[in-house]
Amino acid sequence: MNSVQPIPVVVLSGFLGSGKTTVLNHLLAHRGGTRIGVVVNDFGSIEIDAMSVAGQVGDSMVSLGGGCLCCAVDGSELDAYLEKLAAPVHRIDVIVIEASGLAEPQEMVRMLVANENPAVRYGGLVQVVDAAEFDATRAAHPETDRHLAVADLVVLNKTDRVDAAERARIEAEVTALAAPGTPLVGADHGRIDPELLFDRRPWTETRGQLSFEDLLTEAGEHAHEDGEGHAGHAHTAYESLSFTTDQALSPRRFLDFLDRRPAGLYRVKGFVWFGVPGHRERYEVHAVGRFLRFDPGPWGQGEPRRTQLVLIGKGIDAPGLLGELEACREADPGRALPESMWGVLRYVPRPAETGVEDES
Ligand SMILES: Nc1nc2c(ncn2[C@@H]2O[C@H](COP(=O)(O)OP(=O)(O)OP(=O)(O)O)[C@@H](O)[C@H]2O)c(=O)[nH]1
Repeated sequence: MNSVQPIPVVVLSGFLGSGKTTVLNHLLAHRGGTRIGVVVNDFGSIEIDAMSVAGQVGDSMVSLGGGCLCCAVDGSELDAYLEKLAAPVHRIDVIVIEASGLAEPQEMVRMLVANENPAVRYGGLVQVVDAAEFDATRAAHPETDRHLAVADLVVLNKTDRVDAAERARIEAEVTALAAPGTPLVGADHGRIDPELLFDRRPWTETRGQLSFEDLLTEAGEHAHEDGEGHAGHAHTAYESLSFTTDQALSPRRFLDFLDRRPAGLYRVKGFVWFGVPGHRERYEVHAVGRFLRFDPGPWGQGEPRRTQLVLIGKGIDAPGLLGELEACREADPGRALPESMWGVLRYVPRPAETGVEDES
C-alpha cells in the first residue's frame, strides 16, 4: 500500500536476549503483503542482529551498528534512516526499529515523537519480556519496571520456559507495572499475531501514549545528569566486545570457553566457523545467562568462512576473554575428528525442540 498517510514506526525493545530478533523474524516471516522497513540498532561493532534478519528484508533494511540509538545526540542519524526507508520507492507500510537490548526505550520514543518528517509517525513501543528471566532481570536492572510502564504492548516471550502458575504470576506483575490497559500477549518464540503491529489503527490507541509534553519534561530531567546525558542507562555499566577470525574455532576449546564463561558475561551471540569434516555449516551461537544454543545453517553464497562474535557483559575482563577466544582458533580443522563436535551438537535443538538448557 503506497499511501500518503505517515508510516508508523514501531519500536521493539526489551532486555538483552529477551527475544526481539526472534519477534522481528517472526513478523517478517508472517508479514503477508505488508512491506516492513527495519532498522536494527545492535550493540556491538559487528552487526550480528542485522545479519540474523538480513536474509528476510533485503533492501528494506538499514542497520545502525556499533552503538546505541538512544544515545544518538539529536536523533538526526535516526531521522536520516527513517527518511531513507520512507522514500515512496520502497512502498513501506510499517517501520520496525529493533532497539539494542540495552537501550532506553523512552529516548527513542522521544526522538520519534520529535521527528518532523511528515512521512513517518511514531507507532508505539513493544516491550519484549523474557518470562524465564523476569525476576532476575528486574532484580539486576530496576529500570525494567520503568520500561514496562511506557510500553504500548508487552510481549511476554519464552512462555515455553515457565509453567502455567509461574506465567500467571509474571503476567500479574507485568500488568501491575505497565500502564493501565496496556495489552499483554504471551508468546513462544516470538510468535505474536502480526496484526498487532500492522494494523494502521493499532493497540496504541487503547490507552493514552506519553504526550509530547511528558516526553519533553522527562527529556529535561534526563539530560546531562552525569554530564553526558547517559545516567541510568542500562548500558552505562555494560561492555561490549567483538571478536572476528578467519580461522576456524576448535569446537572443544570453544565449548570449554563457554562452559567457563563468567557470570558477568551476559550475552554471547554471533556465528562460528568450526570447519570440522561433516560439520562445515555456519553455527549461529546464542548464549543468554546460562542458556546456550547453537543453530547450524548454510553459509551465504560467497560468504567468507569466519567466526564473528559479540560478547556483552558487566565487569568482564575483555582482554582476557579475547585472549581465550584467540586460543580457541584452530589452524587445521580439516584434520579434526567429527566427534569433536559432540559437545556443540548437544546444544543444537532437535527439530521438535525449542531450546536447550545449559546444565553446567
Ligand atoms: N525457549 C525459548 N527460547 C527463545 C524464545 N524466543 C527466543 N528464544 C531464544 O533466545 C535467544 C535470544 O533471542 P533473540 O531474539 O536473539 O533475543 P534479542 O532480544 O534480540 O537479543 P539481543 O539482540 O542480545 O538483545 C535465542 O537463542 C532465541 O532462539 C522462546 O520463546 N523460547
